[in-house]
Amino acid sequence: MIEFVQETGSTNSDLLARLAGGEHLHEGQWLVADRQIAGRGRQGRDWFDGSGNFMGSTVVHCAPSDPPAATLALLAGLALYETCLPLCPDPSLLKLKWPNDLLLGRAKLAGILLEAQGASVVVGIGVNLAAAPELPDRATTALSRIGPVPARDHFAERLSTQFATELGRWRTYGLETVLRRWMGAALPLGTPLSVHDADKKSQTGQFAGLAEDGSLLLRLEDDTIRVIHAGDVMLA
Ligand SMILES: O=C(O)CCCC[C@@H]1SC[C@@H]2NC(=O)N[C@@H]21
Repeated sequence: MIEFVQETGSTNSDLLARLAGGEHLHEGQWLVADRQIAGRGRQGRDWFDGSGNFMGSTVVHCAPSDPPAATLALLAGLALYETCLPLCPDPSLLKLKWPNDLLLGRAKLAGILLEAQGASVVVGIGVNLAAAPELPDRATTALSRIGPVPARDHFAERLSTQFATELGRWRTYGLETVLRRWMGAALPLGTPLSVHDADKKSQTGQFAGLAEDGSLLLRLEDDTIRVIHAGDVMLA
């Protein structure tokens, strides 16, 4: 079920507030906004609310038997990738970048924000369907730059269906299958990356795949492999 609203602060904040207020949110329920006046991205950044873009959130209630909650970002990335694929004249341009981004070429097309409340995780997704912001520190793009602007409501239906499919696979087949499929949609191995951790320290290296738990593997200059559990990753 998708609930569409014209304007809100942030669809993630709304679902977190509903959970905090004791409301039971069903998995498969989505909140999608035309405008977000306080949309949030990762690392405390703002999220651009371009008219015609997709901005929506859903909830996953994690069970002890589920794979680690953080890997919902990889599952959401796959759902995004599969939904955007038919909209790209050149699908080879579409690539997942760890942990939460979908790129078109070298520019960011979509992002994912996970926010937990107890065992429930709100998964927020923003996709530049119609418009992309000009940002000083990273390249961004929109699907409208490579084809007709996708209809937001139809996109929302397709994404929610694909997300439900990926969630079922995550639970049924486990993380290994998700990781294998994610790697099939990811930037090529050896892609130069720079990683900024929570203390804003940065290190550069090459993309060397994913660890068993979904962490990033970064090959450093001396050929050692560093396991990155969290951070902001940019193309170097
Ligand atoms: O790449 C990122 O930094 C994550 C962006 C997540 C944006 C979406 S838009 C819908 C939901 N509501 C928010 O406030 N943020 C997420």
